[in-house]
Amino acid sequence: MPTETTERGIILKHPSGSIAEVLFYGSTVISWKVPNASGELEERLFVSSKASLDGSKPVRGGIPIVFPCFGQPTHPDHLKLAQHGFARNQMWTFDGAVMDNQAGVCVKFVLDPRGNEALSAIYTTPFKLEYVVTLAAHQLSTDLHIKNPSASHTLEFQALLHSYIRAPADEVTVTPLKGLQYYDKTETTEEARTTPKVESRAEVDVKKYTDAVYENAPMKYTVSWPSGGVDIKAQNFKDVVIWNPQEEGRKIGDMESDGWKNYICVEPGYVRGFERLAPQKTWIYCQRSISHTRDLLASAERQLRYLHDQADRVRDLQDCLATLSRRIDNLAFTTSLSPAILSGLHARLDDILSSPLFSRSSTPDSLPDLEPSD
Ligand SMILES: O=P(O)(O)OC[C@H]1O[C@@H](O)[C@H](O)[C@@H](O)[C@@H]1O
Repeated sequence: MPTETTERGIILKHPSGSIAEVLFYGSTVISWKVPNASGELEERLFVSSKASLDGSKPVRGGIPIVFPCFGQPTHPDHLKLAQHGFARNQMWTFDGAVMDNQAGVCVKFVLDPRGNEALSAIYTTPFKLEYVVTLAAHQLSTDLHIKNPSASHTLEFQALLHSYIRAPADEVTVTPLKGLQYYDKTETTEEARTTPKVESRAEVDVKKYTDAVYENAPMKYTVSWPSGGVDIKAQNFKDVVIWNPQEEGRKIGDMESDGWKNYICVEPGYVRGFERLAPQKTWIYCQRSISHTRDLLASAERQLRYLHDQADRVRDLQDCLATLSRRIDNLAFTTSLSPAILSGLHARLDDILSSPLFSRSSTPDSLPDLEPSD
């Protein structure tokens, strides 16, 4: 079965072997496993071993959804909300499988505040959220649909996908952020935190405490470390937050003491200023996480190797046929085979040898060099 329903959520399974798990709580993706070069499954997301997965608090890891405010609330509509809003700590409704084929396994979750008294007590602005998660061979798509059902009120919000990517924090880098303006939340004064800096590094690392909000970012990022990587493509999420608390992480109650060493948060979002969604409109914010081309290259290389083996077999067969042709000639010489039978046999062999299967040009002589493509 491409999807499996458990007590806590939905498990997606793609024919390639990749697997993802999404909790009903917060619609939080807590696992995304992809086959690596040798075909074994590798986890691409980090979840703290101390994270609560029982719905008692937002998950420390995976991809929590931040809505309608990022950080502490500042907008008048959000003042009763906790840090990062409420989407990550509500139970969402599973709305079924949207697609299930070779291209992807896709499921939808909905958060509708109607009838949710606890939520209505802290947030009265009409909204509806849909979250569409699609798993393909090497790709996980997480698309947030934000709807404004009001006939008159403009919905003002921030939104972000707080992706914890499993990676060695002392080796991982993110590109291309050079030249972007960013706000450094690790600064100790409000003035310094609100004064923009310009990123000078070609490759941004998190070797020191990092909490940076890049605005008007390229919406296309490469996260690399020596043994792997993830490419992230975003749509409509114009900003990106890079976060790793380093030793500060020890103060986080649901993080194991060295947990910060095993991830980088790369969080596409709309967090500088507020998005304004007109009545009756819907905006869709997308994130595509693509397990690094290295994995794709490994799988392409496996397929090429297979084709190459097949080509070798075709050549062996071709040599056998040539030997057969010579034997027919010898046979004709040593026996009195009639010229008609002989030419019939040769014609048959020529037909086989001239078929596209045996055309030399159709079989590669060597493996082509594979370069990562865009
Ligand atoms: O502890 P929380 O609420 O999950 O937030 C974790 C971090 O989330 C990041 O997005 C913020 O930039 C950080 O400032 C924050 O510390």
